[in-house]
Amino acid sequence: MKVAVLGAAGGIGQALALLLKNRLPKGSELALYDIAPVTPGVAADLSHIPTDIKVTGFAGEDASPALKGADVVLISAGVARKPGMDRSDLFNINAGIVRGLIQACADNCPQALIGLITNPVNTTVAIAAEVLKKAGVYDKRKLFGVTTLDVIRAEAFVAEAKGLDVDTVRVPVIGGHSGVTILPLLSQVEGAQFSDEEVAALTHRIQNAGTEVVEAKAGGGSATLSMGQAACRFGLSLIKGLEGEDNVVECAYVDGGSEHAEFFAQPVKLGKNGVKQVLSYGELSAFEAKARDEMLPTLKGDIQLGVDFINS
Ligand SMILES: NC(=O)c1ccc[n+]([C@@H]2O[C@H](COP(=O)([O-])OP(=O)(O)OC[C@H]3O[C@@H](n4cnc5c(N)ncnc54)[C@H](O)[C@@H]3O)[C@@H](O)[C@H]2O)c1
Ligand SMILES: O=C(O)C[C@H](O)C(=O)O
Repeated sequence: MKVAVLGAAGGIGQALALLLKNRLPKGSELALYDIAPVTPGVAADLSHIPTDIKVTGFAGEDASPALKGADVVLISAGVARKPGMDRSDLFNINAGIVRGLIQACADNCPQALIGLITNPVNTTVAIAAEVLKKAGVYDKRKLFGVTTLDVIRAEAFVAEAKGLDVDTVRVPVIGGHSGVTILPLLSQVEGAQFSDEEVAALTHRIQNAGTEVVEAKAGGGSATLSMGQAACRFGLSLIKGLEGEDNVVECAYVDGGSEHAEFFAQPVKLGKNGVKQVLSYGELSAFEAKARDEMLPTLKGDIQLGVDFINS
């Protein structure tokens, strides 16, 4: 199994690469790419950890050596927020970066599963889909916006608030990955009851957890360590699916035929070709159904921005 991380010298990329070096299946290859010249050094550093995973590192303008033969590509290349910014403020810089890197994926590893972390995810995934369509290699089962950070945050906050076992608590999060488009389904948490006030407060905290970190880092960037953990969980699930493991389910932002929007985050079962089955997100509470309906204009606008970026 070959996994490529693009943006590997950054805050997320380095945390993710460290986790993958320790947790990928034995015999895997981990290829790191970033425009930053330090990248081969990051690979050299990681290669001194005694696990049976070969690490290579590539810097500069050409991602091809990292991408050739890749089964999974995880992309966190791009700029991060500073206090006072929305994720959408990153569009101007990150849209072009994602366009270039997805074109490189289309050229070098058109069969790979691609997990996009770069913000604004609601829009960058639409950009990626349009680039892949133009290249004639789009397979909607293989493109994912990584929303796992919302899921692990929801699990952490719910377990803490309700005294549940954090290893077993499960909280689906649907919609997208920004503000009101992040919708945790607290009504589906097993073994916990929430008052209306608790639902409102927890939902608000999960939706604004990224901003919580951005403000606490005071200009030093956004979530990197928790995102590294989330991307590692998601990447390992992609690999389990590729290896034929049964019943691998994650929430992800996909082109899954949703009645709500062209891309929508919901639970998906993963398999040998990426998404094996798009799962229903189940019954919603009245609060959740209203929040889902109210997010849709924002989500659709974010998606359209990405489509227009490539096509007009
Ligand atoms: N999906 C999520 O839940 C989530 C969570 C946290 C952060 N993010 C996003 O992830 C992105 C990265 O965050 P970070 O904290 O790692 O930022 P960072 O600045 O620490 O790292 C970004 C890296 O991307 C590299 N880069 C820039 N342009 C590139 C290009 N064209 N090709 C290859 N590499 C390139 C930079 O050299 C840098 O090393 C941001 O857009 C951030 O908003 C998403
Ligand atoms: O909030 C950000 O800008 C980064 C990321 O999307 C997050 O949710 O932490």
